[in-house]
This record gives sequence, structure tokens and C-alpha cells, in this order.
Amino acid sequence: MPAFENTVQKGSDLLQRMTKQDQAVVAAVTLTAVATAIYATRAGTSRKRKFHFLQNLPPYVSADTAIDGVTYHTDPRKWTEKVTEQYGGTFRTDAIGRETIVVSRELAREVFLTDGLSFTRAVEDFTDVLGMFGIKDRRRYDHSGRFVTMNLTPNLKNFTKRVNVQLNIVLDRWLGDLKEPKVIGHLFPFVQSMVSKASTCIFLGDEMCNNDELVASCGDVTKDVGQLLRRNWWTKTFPTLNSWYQRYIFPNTAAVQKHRKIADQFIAPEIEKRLRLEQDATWKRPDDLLQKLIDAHPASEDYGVPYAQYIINWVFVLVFASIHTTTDNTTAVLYWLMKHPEYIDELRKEQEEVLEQEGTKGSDLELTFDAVKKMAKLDSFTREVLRLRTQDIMFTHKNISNRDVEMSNGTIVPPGTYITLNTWDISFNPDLQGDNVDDFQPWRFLGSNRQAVKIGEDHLTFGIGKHACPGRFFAVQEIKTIVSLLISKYNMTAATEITLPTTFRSMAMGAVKFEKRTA
Ligand code: HEM
Repeated sequence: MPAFENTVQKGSDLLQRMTKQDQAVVAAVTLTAVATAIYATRAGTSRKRKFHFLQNLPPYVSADTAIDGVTYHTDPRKWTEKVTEQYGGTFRTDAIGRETIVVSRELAREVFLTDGLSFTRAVEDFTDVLGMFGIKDRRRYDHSGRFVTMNLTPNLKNFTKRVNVQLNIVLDRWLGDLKEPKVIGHLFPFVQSMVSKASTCIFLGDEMCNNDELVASCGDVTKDVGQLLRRNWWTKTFPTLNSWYQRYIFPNTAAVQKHRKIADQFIAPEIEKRLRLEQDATWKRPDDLLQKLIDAHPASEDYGVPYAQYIINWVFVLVFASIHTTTDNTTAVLYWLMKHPEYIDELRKEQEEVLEQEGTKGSDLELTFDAVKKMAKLDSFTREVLRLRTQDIMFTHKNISNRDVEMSNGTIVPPGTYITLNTWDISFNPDLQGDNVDDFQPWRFLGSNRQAVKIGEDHLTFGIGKHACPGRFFAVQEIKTIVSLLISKYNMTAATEITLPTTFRSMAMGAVKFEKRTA
């Protein structure tokens, strides 16, 4: 018997003689050895990259490097500012948890528009929400942008009415008739219940948005799935294992299965019901995105998974893109307002004037689509908050091609590596944003034709280019409607100190007191 086969045979005999516990120990040791080898190889590669003078790479600045007393972790905005002053616009860092090249504002458009550089694929490398939710063949959902542009945005006028009805239901539940003032400890859950109820109404229809379990699931699912990663710190340490784990292990965890089960229980029968009713010529098609998804994807075609599953996956593609992002930004706008309550009166005055002009004052539905659109001060306020939130480095893209991508300033992005935008250089640049960039100036964009939905190199919250967020019209409309409703109905004041976030990834904090407005 040749030596190799001999060794394999001996190994196999040995394994068979072992107890179950011994076999488990051998398996664990082997797995650890493989993982350590992968990690060591990656760490070696990353160390090699740090010899930038040998490879003509930009300088490397670790997130732990203190510059004038600040590290990325203690003050991301200041750190980015200091690094930019010291090293220029282009540098490399590990501040996003993996090594990336960071480039300045001149390259913003190019990063978003260059073929081979992908924002979505970079996001997936860090948090593969769709994969974790068990959506495997994700290229089938690549036309989500087109779907939203064709089916959500053109119907905003009609949808705003229904959004309003749902928002009022949630307000009644949380605040009732407010005989006594009420303090809400953190605004996020309150805002999330409004956004998820309103979005469920538009996505799944008027009937299903009365199902509290389903609405709560749509609200919580993004956070619950995201938290799986945070709880498993080691997935960050071993990036290769991370992707594998996200796709094959997380979909089976209780947190994900809970949301899948709720969707199967409530959405699947509704899809089947609608398919049956399609045969009935007198049936009135519901006006919601679920119906538009069914219409756009004929049940007779093969989608690789059962039809109801496919449509449910689509619903969750939309839920993941919209509910958490809108909640997060609405919460931010409200906290900025609590930090600067001196602007509430001006916003209320604008509201009164617009409602007078629109002739809706005092009616059941005061805040129509047109009324909310006309609130220019509120729009500028919203955009100013979005500017101040994009304050350090963001929008990591990955080179998904198999060749080097050369940027116009000569920076090389090797295949499989990351390039990130220096958003401090964009959001705090006087040429792009005007004077006093460090200050909160809510009317900064008033009368300038730079609305919150107007994307460009000076406003990157929604991306730019062919994949720019198609849901931004709905999102901004929702943010403005929620703020308008709250300031018109309640007197809101800070009940504790309000702290504003220092990075896009962190959140404002503070309790807010609500009192019923009498006038
Ligand atoms: C304030 C809330 C929101 C923020 C900050 C936001 C931000 C973004 C960003 C940065 C992108 C990627 C852009 C790019 O790749 O260049 C994106 C894509 C997308 N967003 Fe939003 N979004 C928000 C709300 C929504 C809403 C309400 C929807 C509605 C369903 C939505 C649907 C989508 C879709 C479908 C895409 C993928 C577009 C494509 O790949 O072509 N988003 N969003």
C-alpha cells in the first residue's frame, strides 16, 4: 500500500477507535487550526499591504492611532478631519473593521459610478442581511430599484393619505388623549412603530397592517438579524468564516426562524388567496406593493423557490431596505429638534401657512402629499440633519472585478479590496455646504433647490448613480409627515439631556416629554 494511503488508513482506524468526545475534540482542534491558518494568512496579507512605500499604496492610519488626542473610536469626525489634514484626502485605514482605501470628495461620483466597484456587495461582506434571512439567489432581486421606482414613487400621493391614517392610530396607542404629560425614554421604538405600521400598510395592504404581530415583525426583523452578528464577535475576527456563517448558519437560528414563521403564517395565505381571486373578473385588485409584486412576477414561472416564498422574500428585500433606515433617520431628525427646540415655532408657523394655502386646515387629513412637499423649512431641517450624520468615512465599495481598478487620481483598488468615501470631506466642506459647516444651521438649504431628496456629490445619504435609493421620496415624505404630525399635536420637550450621535452608526440619546397642545 503506498505511504499516503497507509497513513489515511491508520488515521481512519484511529478515529473509529475513539470515543464520541475524543472525535469532537479532534474536530474542534482541526477547525481551530484551519481558522487560525486563514486568519494568519489574512493578517500577513494586511501587514504586507502596510509597506505602502514598496507598493505605491496610500499611507496607512490605524483607527487606534491617536492624532491630537483623538482616535477613530473616541471621535470619528475629528479623527477623519485630522487624518485628512495630515495625510491628504487619500489614505488607508482599518476604521471600518477591515482594511480600506479612503478617498476624498473629488472621487465621490467616480466611486459610485465605476463598473466593478459595488456598494451592495461591500455591505453584504459586512452584514449580509438577505443571506442571513435565508435569501440565497439574491441576483433574482437585483431589480428592486426599478420595482420601487415604478410602483412606489408614482403612487406617493395616494399612499400619503393611508400613511397618515396609520400614523394617527399609532399615536393614539402610544399617547392617547394625554390628560397627563408622558415621557418616552428613547424615541426609536416609538418612531419604529409608526414607520413599520405605515410601511406595512403600503407594502402589504390595509388589512394586514392591522395585524400587530406582523407589523412588529416587519419593524424588528432588521435589528434582530443584525444583532446576530454583534453577538458573535468571532465572526468579525474571521471574515471568511463570517460570510459562510451568515449564509448557512444564521438562517436557521431562532431569531430568523421566528420572523420567517410569522411571514409564512400571515403573508403566504394572503398570496394564495389573491392568486385564487385573480380568476374572478369582479375582484378589485388591492392597491399595495404585495399585489404589484404578484403582478410583476407571474406565478407560472420558476423562481428557484416556491412561489409564496419568492414573493415573501421580495417583501423582506423591501422591508430591509426601508423600515430601519427610515426609522433611524426620523429618530435623528426628532432628536436634533429636541436639541434645538428654538426652531419648533418656526416650523409650526410654516405648517400653518402651508395648510392655509392648501385649504386642508382643520380637515381630517391636513397633511396631504402636496402640503408636506411644500414645507421647505422642514425639508431643509431634514437635509441638514442628514448632512451632519454623514460625518466621517462611509459608503464602502468593493472591487468585485478580477482586475485592478485605477481611479482618476491614480489610486489603485486591487480586486477584492475596499474603497470608502471620506464623507467628512464632503459634509464639512464650505465649498459644497456653505459657511459655518460645524454648526447646525437648519435653514442652510432653504431657497437653494437642494431638497433632502436631491442627490449629488454634496449629499450622499441616498447614494448616487444608477443604484441611488429609489425609496428616498417615500422616506423623506414619511420623515416630514411624522415630524409635522408630532409638532402639530404635541408640545415636545427634552426630559433629560439630549446627546447627538458622533457617527452614522451610533444613535442620539435622551428622554422626551409629550404634552397635548391646546393651541
Ligand atoms: C432614510 C431612509 C433611507 C436611506 C438613508 C436609504 C439609503 C439607501 C442607500 C445609501 C442605497 C444604496 C445606493 C447605492 O447603491 O448607490 C439605497 C438603495 C436602495 N433603497 Fe434606500 N434608503 C432609505 C429608504 C428606503 C425606502 C423607504 C425604500 C423603499 C422600499 C428604499 C429602497 C431601496 C432600494 C430598493 C435600494 C436598492 C436600489 C438598487 O440597487 O438599484 N430605501 N438606499
